[in-house]
Amino acid sequence: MLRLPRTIEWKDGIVRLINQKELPDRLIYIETSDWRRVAKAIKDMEIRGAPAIGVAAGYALALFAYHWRGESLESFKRELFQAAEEVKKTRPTAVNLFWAVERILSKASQVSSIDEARRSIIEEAINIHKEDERANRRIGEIGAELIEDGDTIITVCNAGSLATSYWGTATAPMYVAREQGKNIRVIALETRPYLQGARLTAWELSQAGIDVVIATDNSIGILAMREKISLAIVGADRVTRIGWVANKLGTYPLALVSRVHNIPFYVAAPTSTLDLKSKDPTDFEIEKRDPSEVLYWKGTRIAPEGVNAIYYAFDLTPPQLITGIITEAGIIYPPYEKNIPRTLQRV
Ligand SMILES: CSC[C@H]1O[C@H](OP(=O)(O)O)[C@H](O)[C@@H]1O
Repeated sequence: MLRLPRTIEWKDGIVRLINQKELPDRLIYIETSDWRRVAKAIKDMEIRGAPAIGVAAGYALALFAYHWRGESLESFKRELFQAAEEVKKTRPTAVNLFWAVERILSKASQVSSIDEARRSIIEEAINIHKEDERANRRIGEIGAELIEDGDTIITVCNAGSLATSYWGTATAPMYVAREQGKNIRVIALETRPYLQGARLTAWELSQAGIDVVIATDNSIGILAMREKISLAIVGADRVTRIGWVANKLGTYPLALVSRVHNIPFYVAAPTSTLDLKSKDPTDFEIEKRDPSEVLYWKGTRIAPEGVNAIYYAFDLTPPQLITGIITEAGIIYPPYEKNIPRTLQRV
């Protein structure tokens, strides 16, 4: 039975989320009634991971609605729209954030009173949260069928429970395989500079009693040669309708090495991460973050003074390197342009 802390929770106008920048040293929470504080947590990566970002965005607007004190529905809707614009500016690549905001705004456009708006927005934010957890569990059950007892699985970044409402996407098949009694070993690439793999994936898998080892991002070549890796499972921040995958730095090199060494390379993502409005990787923004996040670690500069850094926070993997996309609706295999169901088109 998986017993991990909940990434984010809503209770009576308060949002409580794990501050992931403090893991693995400390499990501490941010509790707030202020929607702007949740937006800041997304921007500063105190909460991160495409599905978790979508849930947090929904709850940010639910906090706005819960605590708004005004008279006119018109001003409520105008100020809600302004808050939504601020939430959308926090990070550009995870499509879940934009889809969650649009779902909330769509609900708000259908109401005729402030009380109805408040109720409907909070209910929709909770629905987004519950749907994500259900989807991840299904991804786990479907993905676990790809895993055999004794397998070694490699993953990059944290597409774990911490990146979602619960279970994770890439980690969900690992947790379900473990539930089924399969003994697995997971190689978690550390994922510089934020270290989602070394700090977060290693933490949650070890908490769950799964054998996990950390490896440096630049060791994937020798790992593929020497470690008998059974399969690779990674997450995604956005999947276009022809199967281009935006995910954390290191995903593309891992896909290339996996192809050369005949290691099946799966992307695990809920259908809420499929962005059918985008076709090519030029159709959306790849986040570039502050170079100081590369140049410093916990306040210590690791590069010479005067030397700058380039920091793309994601990379892009072409569809031809992807064995299959594990979703809650089943595994989608290439050719993705034909096999990604149009019925999954998001608002
Ligand atoms: C389950 S998707 C998680 C996805 O999000 C991560 O990015 P970040 O930590 O910058 O939010 C990474 O791309 C993961 O694969």
